[in-house]
Amino acid sequence: MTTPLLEAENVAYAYQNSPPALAGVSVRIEAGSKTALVGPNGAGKSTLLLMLNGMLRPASGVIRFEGRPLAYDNRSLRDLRRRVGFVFQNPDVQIVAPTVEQDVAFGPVNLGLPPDAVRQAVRDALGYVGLRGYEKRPPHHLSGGEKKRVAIAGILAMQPEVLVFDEPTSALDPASSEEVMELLDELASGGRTVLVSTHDVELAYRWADSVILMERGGVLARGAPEEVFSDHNLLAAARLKPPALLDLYNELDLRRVIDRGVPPKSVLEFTDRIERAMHGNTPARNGTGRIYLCNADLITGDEVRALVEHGTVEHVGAMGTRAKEFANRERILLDYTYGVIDKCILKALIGENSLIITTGGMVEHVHRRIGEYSAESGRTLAVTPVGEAVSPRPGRESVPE
Ligand SMILES: Nc1ncnc2c1ncn2[C@@H]1O[C@H](COP(=O)(O)OP(=O)(O)OP(=O)(O)O)[C@@H](O)[C@H]1O
Repeated sequence: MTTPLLEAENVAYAYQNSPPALAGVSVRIEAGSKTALVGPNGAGKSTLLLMLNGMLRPASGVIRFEGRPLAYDNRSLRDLRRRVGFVFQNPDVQIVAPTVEQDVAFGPVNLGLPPDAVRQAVRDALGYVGLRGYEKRPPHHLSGGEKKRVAIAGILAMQPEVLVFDEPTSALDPASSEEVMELLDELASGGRTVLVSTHDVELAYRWADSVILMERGGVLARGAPEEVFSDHNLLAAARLKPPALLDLYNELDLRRVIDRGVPPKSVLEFTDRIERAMHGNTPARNGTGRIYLCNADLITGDEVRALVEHGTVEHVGAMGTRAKEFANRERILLDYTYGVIDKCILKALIGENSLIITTGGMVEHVHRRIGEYSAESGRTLAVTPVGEAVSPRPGRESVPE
């Protein structure tokens, strides 16, 4: 067995004058994984997360990082917390400075980075979370979602390898939650290890590649989300409900309406499976709608508005913080801010046109993902580049027009 990046072995802990918060918990977090600690209120998720970056010390048992037990002297803890960043549930706990810029600079300054490097780290981190232009604003006057992003930027500015989020979407409205989840996806696809705690099974099912189910200070189960969340007894023991998509899929499978296979993670996968069950492998629809694609760095707001106003596109989605910033600045109303590619494919399948606005490497990602979908599903979907330089680089797999 390979050494996990982070590990808790038989860890126990009780707060003062309280019953045990953790009782013999063992978990392994693999490098590069997207792990969700799932459990009801009071299960011990936050306590475990606080242990994984050394903020709490187990009463018994051991926490290891890269195979070595944590040391709790100041220097070792500082080093650990730089490498394992922690975003608190409540951003007010984390935000300490009078302006956004100073707050995000706090970590890099404490790490002793020279002023130029601090400025660059702050700029990069604010760009990543889509808060450029907010530098001089007092964080305590921002909305909940913006504060959350300031807190995330403060951690990103220290460039940690592992990101730990305690309830990343709590107290956020659906749109802000989706933005934060997209940010977590971006961070994970950039190679970071991301660990979140949540009692939102829908979020965990859709997002995580590994789930640890907790209840009353113990681990009830761990594994792939589709396995853990298919066990109704386990979920009932944890006072949770199964994700709606998986529940529906399992019921259709029990009634033999669809063939058992890998459970679908998205509405697109699910509807494709149902369609296949009804019509066999020849798809009933061939994707007559178009997916237009533009690079926010290379297109003007007027060009995008023209596509919408002339009725060329009926739906607009933005992927990534820079694209969303562009849409915000240009007052372009977004229909989709999360799961954008899937939603545009769904629209293309019913003959409607959409536009995806994105930037940088994500342009190629869109081409690749739609190319893969076309190959897997046997449907021909067209991606139409608009604006400049949005075609895949020569030599890359292209999408049939
Ligand atoms: N500072 C504290 N002092 C005393 N008891 C605490 C403290 N923090 C947590 N606890 C207790 O420890 C247990 C585990 O709490 P913890 O916050 O780790 O659970 P959780 O799964 O993160 O819950 P939630 O989803 O509500 O955040 C609970 O019984 C809680 O009451």
